Amino acid sequence: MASVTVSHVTKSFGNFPALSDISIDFSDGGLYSLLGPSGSGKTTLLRLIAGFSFPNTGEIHIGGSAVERLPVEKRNIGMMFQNYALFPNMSVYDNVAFGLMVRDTNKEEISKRVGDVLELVRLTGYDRRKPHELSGGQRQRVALARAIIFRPKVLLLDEPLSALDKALRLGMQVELKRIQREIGVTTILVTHDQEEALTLSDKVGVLKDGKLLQEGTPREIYERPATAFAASFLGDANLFKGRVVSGALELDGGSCLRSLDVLPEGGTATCAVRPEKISIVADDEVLASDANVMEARLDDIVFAGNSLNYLLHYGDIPLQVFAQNHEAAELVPGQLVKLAWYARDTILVEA
Ligand SMILES: Nc1ncnc2c1ncn2[C@@H]1O[C@H](COP(=O)(O)OP(=O)(O)OP(=O)(O)O)[C@@H](O)[C@H]1O
Repeated sequence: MASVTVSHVTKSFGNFPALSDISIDFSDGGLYSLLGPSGSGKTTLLRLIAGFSFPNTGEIHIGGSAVERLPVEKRNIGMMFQNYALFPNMSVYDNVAFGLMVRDTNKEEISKRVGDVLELVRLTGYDRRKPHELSGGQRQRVALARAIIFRPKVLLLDEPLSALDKALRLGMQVELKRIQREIGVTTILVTHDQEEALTLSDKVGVLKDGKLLQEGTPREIYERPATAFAASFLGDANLFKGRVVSGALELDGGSCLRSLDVLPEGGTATCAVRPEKISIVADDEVLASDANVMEARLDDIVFAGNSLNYLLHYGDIPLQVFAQNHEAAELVPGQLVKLAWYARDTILVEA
């Protein structure tokens, strides 16, 4: 186990800055997700940590030692990528043992370590099978066993579950978290799947255009997104842009929104409100004294199984409201509805 520290790292390809001045502490034994849209620099950062390429400037420390000029094989890192390739003609046992065999580890030691790691990934008894005799999730677990059999100090995972279908992916997320906790290895996960980042991580870093926009626990980023981008990328968000008048956000159309955040007086500001924080209320419903209230036009109701998603608009601002399925009100598209939410759920973000 070891912490990984990236300090002021930049990486350019020609004139193109793929990473600009990135500093992140990946704490010892934690699971940190790098989240961001395609091209934001996630894989580039992972490759620098692994040692597949070197930064232009900045430092990378693993367990306190500078590694940014060390080759891959000197860094003691386990890796699992989306296109993990198992050797198709080799058994599960040989696939997992391969790395130890080429390092001349003795047979008894190999047998013990393979047995232990197969037990950890719940594949005891599968050692004689070939990859084509396994399910997708089982193959993924063999790949994971192969990545951790060296007892690496750090585990790097690049979109490890994206090839799996949804049900399998959810199951593997739980497995991955359990295994990661059990061996306590510092893990860095690259994903563009926000749900995966929220469920799995101790900490999330949001990247965009090669810059680290925000980092924090999943809850911190979800509840307190710093930017409109982070609010929309991690979860769904309603964004209100308006003028700040007497501490409230005045929208085109007349509604005034209150927030517990200090809005910049006299200027414009943008606030985000999560769709599940908004309720559709009856005209005579008694509301908190600082509630925000607005009338919006209902465009559509989308049935999503356990929830109902109301699509609305206020002026030209598109809005979403998520409600539990049992709360279904008798509403029809085209009608005006009254929305209400707490001032505390109106979060000031950078536009
Ligand atoms: N070897 C390279 N040569 C030139 N440009 C590169 C190279 N590798 C990456 N890039 C560019 O750097 C940027 C960041 O790429 P990177 O693969 O890190 O993004 P990413 O966030 O992992 O994206 P994705 O989610 O699509 O994998 C992209 O614009 C990409 O085109």
